[in-house]
Amino acid sequence: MPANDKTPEKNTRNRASVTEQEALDFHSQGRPGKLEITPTKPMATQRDLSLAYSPGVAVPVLAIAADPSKAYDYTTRGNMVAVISNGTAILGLGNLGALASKPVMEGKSVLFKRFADVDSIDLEVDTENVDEFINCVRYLGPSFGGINLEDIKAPECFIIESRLRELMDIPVFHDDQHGTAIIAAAGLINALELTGRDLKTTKLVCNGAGAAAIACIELIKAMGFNPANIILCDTKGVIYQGRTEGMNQWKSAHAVKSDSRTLEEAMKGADVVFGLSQKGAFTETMIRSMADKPIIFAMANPDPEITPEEVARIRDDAIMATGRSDYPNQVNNVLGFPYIFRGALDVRARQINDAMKIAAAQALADLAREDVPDDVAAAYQGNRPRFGPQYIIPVPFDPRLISAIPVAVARAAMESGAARRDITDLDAYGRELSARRDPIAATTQGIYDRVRRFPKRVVFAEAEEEQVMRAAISFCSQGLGTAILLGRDDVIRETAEKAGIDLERPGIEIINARISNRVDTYIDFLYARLQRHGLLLRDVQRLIHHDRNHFAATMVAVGDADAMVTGTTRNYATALSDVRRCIDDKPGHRVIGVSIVVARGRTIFVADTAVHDMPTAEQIADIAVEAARVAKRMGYEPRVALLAYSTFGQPIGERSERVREAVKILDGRRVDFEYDGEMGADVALNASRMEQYPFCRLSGTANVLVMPAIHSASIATRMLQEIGASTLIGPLLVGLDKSVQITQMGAKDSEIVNMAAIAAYNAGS
Ligand SMILES: NC(=O)C1=CN([C@@H]2O[C@H](COP(=O)(O)OP(=O)(O)OC[C@H]3O[C@@H](n4cnc5c(N)ncnc54)[C@H](OP(=O)(O)O)[C@@H]3O)[C@@H](O)[C@H]2O)C=CC1
Ligand SMILES: CC(=O)C(=O)O
Ligand SMILES: [Mg+2]
Repeated sequence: MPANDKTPEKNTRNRASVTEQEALDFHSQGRPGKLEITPTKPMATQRDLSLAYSPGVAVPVLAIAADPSKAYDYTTRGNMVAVISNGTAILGLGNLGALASKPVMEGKSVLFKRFADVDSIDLEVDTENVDEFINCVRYLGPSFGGINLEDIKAPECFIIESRLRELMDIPVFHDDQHGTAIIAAAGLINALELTGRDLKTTKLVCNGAGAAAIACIELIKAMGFNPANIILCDTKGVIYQGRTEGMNQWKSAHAVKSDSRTLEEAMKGADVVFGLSQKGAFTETMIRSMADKPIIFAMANPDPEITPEEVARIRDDAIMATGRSDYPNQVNNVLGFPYIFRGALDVRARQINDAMKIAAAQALADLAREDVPDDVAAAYQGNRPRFGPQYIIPVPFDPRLISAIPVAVARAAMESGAARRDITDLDAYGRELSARRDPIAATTQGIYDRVRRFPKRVVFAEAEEEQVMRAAISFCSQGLGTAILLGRDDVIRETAEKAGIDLERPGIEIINARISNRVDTYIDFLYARLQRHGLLLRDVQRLIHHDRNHFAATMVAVGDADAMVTGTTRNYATALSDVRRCIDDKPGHRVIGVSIVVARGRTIFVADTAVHDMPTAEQIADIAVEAARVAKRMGYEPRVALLAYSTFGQPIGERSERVREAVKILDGRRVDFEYDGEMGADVALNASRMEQYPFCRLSGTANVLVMPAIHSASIATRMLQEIGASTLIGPLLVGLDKSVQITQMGAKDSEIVNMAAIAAYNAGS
């Protein structure tokens, strides 16, 4: 469990810590756990039921009975993987049992979906008996296209995997072995290149002789590493030829002639060390004794054998990697398993063989050497990494992984005879894969990472509310900056105490508007703005003293804070009008709200969802320009549809006329994005409906929808959210001269912290 950090890590870029409470809340909030199952077919009518179930379902049953390969056409099998564990080696936490492993297995299932659109279910098998475990799994073959074994300890895992591979005709892949080996090999290939070492002469020590370690050693030997140059250690020290204590056949296979008996002795002069053992297993003395430019992969989870900060204190010539996402160079099997299975499933592979593993490792290594293009840079902490000691391997959020690795795996499967189906056009396959994964994940990650690099002072205007306080704490503990809590000191502290929230931490400031020494400055500023807009000095004094939105927005306006977040206790329109009294529109921009709808792998920007009630044609054109800018900044090539209830003139009506007029206005402005309209939402979002209008200028379905009026925008987005069909982010407020975000009333702490991160991001670097 990550530490309940009260002190932010100072030495490491990109360091995000989570508290134990945050981790528990994340798992318990809403529907407990991280997964749910939803149908892919409509179940609305009697006819649907007749097709999905009896009598219709009998038809595919008979088709599959006659030809088993039809299961891939008529069932979920071809895209479904089981993540199976007995909990005997949960991360580096040890044998904590099947039930305790469930959060990790659910996590792996979610990652399959998130990164590679592979459907997955976790299965926890409550036995440590090898035969019982094998018997349980072997009969599950018809349900799945592949089996991902996870967190099963050595040596049982070796027997389990090899027997299941013989018994089943689908890929059986123990991720801790091969997933880890593939990623470690990829990182090693690049680290050797950077330090000018040759595979054949490099000396490597591997601490840990379990599932992950043995597989890593086997893979790098298969790639040409000299077996005599590898020393394996376990809890009893060096595994040398002739050792008898704590041995098994898998360790024996890698025993070498060596005079070293301890890890400390073995590491003297070593070029590379792999840690696949336990937290804290490497000491400073060991690291100091390694060769020049040592390569240190401390891969134990959740805490490495030694931290990058500890290594940096001792020497500055090391290439350092860990299994964690909050340090550079994450060597973790998450980079592999989703994509390896994607490729294997798409060719209906019988197994994942060595050729497929090596192809995956090479593809991963190659990717880190390529230049990072613009649309990928967002995934990289807001900067553009260059192949080097701090970047030997892509990050899991790199959107290129989805096309690079499965293609390499599928090609190797076909060439090595493991595929049951050929993909003839691998380029087209790569393009299709890119469309399968959505860049919003990389984008939101990019927003957080960038803010961590350039932390901001964000004022939380409604800080007396418990959920706002929680969001502020999370903002700080994620390293996003300083959270200014605006409110009455005594009320904030009392509420915090009742809710068990600890406000005594770096990065939290409480400001009470009534006693702030900046009050006069704010009053002067606001009075100068509003005196010719009907407000007397005493009105402005009242606003600054009693209204937190005015106080907070003025703080941001005069530069005492970088950004603000509000909206939890007041409706959007009121909060927005408070803010606009204090902050101007950005010159050349129009203030609008853009909501981001993420559903079924698609991301759609919808505008204006916050400001213009019934926009004129000119305003609709402006909204299109502003919304396209937002989409571009988030890494999308905008395809803007101006929506109406009619499509290209049918049926005619006054409201549609305004939208048609807006299209003409855009024609006159020569904008640099694709747009067209007026059209219905069905035409905008459905390729075959769009084909009926061959003259439509959009090159594909729209990803930016400009609504004809706020009511349609608001109704559509909220309906989608409430029905549960999508995730809704926003509305993001854009077009103001300073950075402000307004949440929905009653927003949860996670939503508020997201908005605060976006506000901080928009405040710039
Ligand atoms: N970054 C990544 O992607 C991955 C990291 N890992 C990490 O690797 C570690 C091992 O996992 P896994 O192989 O699945 O587990 P196993 O239970 O199969 O193996 C654990 C091995 O570590 C050895 N070991 C434990 N503590 C020490 C120590 N202090 N010094 C030397 N050796 C030690 C054990 O020795 P003995 O044989 O004597 O008991 C055993 O050989 C975990 O921390 C896990 O989180 C695992 C998979 C992926
Ligand atoms: C990453 C992983 O699978 C592990 O640490 O066990
Ligand atoms: Mg694991």
